[in-house]
Amino acid sequence: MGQRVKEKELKGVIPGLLRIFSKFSPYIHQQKVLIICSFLALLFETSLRLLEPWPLKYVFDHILIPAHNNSANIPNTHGFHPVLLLTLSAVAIVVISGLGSIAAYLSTYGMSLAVVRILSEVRRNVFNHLQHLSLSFHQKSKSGDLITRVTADIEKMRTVAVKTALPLLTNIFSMLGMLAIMLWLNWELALLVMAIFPLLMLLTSNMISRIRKFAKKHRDSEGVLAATTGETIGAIKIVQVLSLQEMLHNVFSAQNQKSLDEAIESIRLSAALERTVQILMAIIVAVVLWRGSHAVLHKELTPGELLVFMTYLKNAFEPMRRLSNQVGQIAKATASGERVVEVLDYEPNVKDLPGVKPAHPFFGAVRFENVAFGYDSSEEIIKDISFIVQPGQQVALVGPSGSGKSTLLSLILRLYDPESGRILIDGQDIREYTVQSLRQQISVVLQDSVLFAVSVKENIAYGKLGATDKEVEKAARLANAHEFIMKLPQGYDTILGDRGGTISGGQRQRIAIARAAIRQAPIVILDEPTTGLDKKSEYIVNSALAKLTQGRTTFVISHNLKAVENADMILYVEGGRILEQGTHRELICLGGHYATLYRMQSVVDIEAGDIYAVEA
Ligand SMILES: Nc1ncnc2c1ncn2[C@@H]1O[C@H](COP(=O)(O)OP(=O)(O)OP(=O)(O)O)[C@@H](O)[C@H]1O
Repeated sequence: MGQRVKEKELKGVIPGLLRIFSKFSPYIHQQKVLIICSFLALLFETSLRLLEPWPLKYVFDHILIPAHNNSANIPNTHGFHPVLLLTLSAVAIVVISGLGSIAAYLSTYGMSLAVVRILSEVRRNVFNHLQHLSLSFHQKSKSGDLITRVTADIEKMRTVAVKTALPLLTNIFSMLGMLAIMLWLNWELALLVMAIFPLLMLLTSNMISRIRKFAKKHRDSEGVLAATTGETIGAIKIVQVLSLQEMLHNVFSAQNQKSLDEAIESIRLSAALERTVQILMAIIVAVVLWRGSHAVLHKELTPGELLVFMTYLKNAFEPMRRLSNQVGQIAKATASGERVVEVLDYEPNVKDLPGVKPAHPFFGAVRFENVAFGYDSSEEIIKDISFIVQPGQQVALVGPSGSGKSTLLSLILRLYDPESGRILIDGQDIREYTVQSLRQQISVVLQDSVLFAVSVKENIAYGKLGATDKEVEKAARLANAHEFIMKLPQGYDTILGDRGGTISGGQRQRIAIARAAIRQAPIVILDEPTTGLDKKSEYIVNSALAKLTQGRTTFVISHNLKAVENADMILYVEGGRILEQGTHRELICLGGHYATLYRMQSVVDIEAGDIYAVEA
């Protein structure tokens, strides 16, 4: 593990960038016209930048210096009057600068537009990809960290691409152009400058890789911070009930300090890098001035050409000084980009097999054939399970906690795929249907139904996208929810709190039942839907559930055996196996585990009834 981390840290910025570019290439391809046009504008801008010192050279070499050497007689250059040439040179400076600005505007605007479009497409895809990643991935990931990858990491890439990478690209092109012209003017002097660049790169590369390492650590720490915050706020009720505030505050403080230390280290390294480059650049300028002046004195170079040389160096100096900072920023953005690519690289475990078709409307016949499954390969949670359910039958799953009942039902929904064996609906393996068409025909009500922070109407309509108001109300009436919804401040338009926190548990369940009912799905899964409700709420929810499940193949998990004794088939599950199977009457006659559990519950119920009677 340690070795793997080390290897990851050693990877440089360039391989990271290549990975990001290859992953984003489909989105880059979509913007190719805009990118090519902006690139041409950038090349034009670069050429104009290179032209900038040339009017000055012309004025020095052909007007000022000859005039200075021969002050009595102003020379007539190329048959034109010097004042005319001076005016033309001055106009040329303005024209070159003006055209250069227009080209810079077009290239910056075009490239920025392309970057923004590419990254918004990436963000859309990361979000979509996350939604399709298997439950097993999400159960292992920290939600806050994933949120940071979709938001802050992509934002970092956008800012750096627009504000840093584009100017850097322009600078690299102008520096290459400057070097070519310097070589043409005086190759010896140009080679001197070029010899110093590799030294500069060598000295800075180590620092750059350290900056990238700390930036990646810092972004990961930010992800951990976001995860802790998200987890704490998401579970604020239990945090307050258990008085965990101080403990969590300490955990957060330690993580915050770690993140701060890493941020400071990366800032310190960036600043050190910038200063190193500044000193090296000053040495280059001094050497070129010294050697260039010698060349002028030996008539190997004109003073105007030395002026062009020095102007190029000065022009290159600023970008070079900023280069270190820019590369540092790019290293940070690369770390962010790699975090985004990491998410995109995850393959969903459950996905449509090639060539599968959407399912036909189900009759609801379900068959398990020697199904086995484990969350990790070392331990089987479901072991060789087989049973057959006819359309419209009510099946109850009972048994001790942790015996695998919920896991078994999650296999019907393809939240996970079995390791061996198969599950058939209407005689066909469920892996031969598209995942979406399978899930669309199954309604689910869980123990603690999660509602969204949108209106009651939208929450119900999420069960069937595009449902009409009439359908929503019909489902709510079936779920015994219409009356209480009408009493809410804005009725069906009332916006619920986060996770439906502003209404009671029983009300939440009834909205969840309405959401399940609106689907009119042929198969219904109920995973302890009345647990935690008081007797009155339980009664109302149960009567809604009876209407929901009528005539549909239903799987219900319940710890209350009395609630499921009328089921067509009861499966007693223990240790991931079906130990007993039959109707209530058959299982009682069998006198096995189910009968024992039923008797125990009856005794507890009678005792509880006595207690209630005494209290009453
Ligand atoms: N996402 C998961 N990753 C790893 N193990 C899991 C996961 N979910 C459940 N398990 C384990 O699988 C086993 C079966 O869990 P499951 O929730 O299916 O049991 P259950 O019979 O429905 O329990 P209960 O009646 O308490 O809801 C348990 O040992 C549980 O710890």
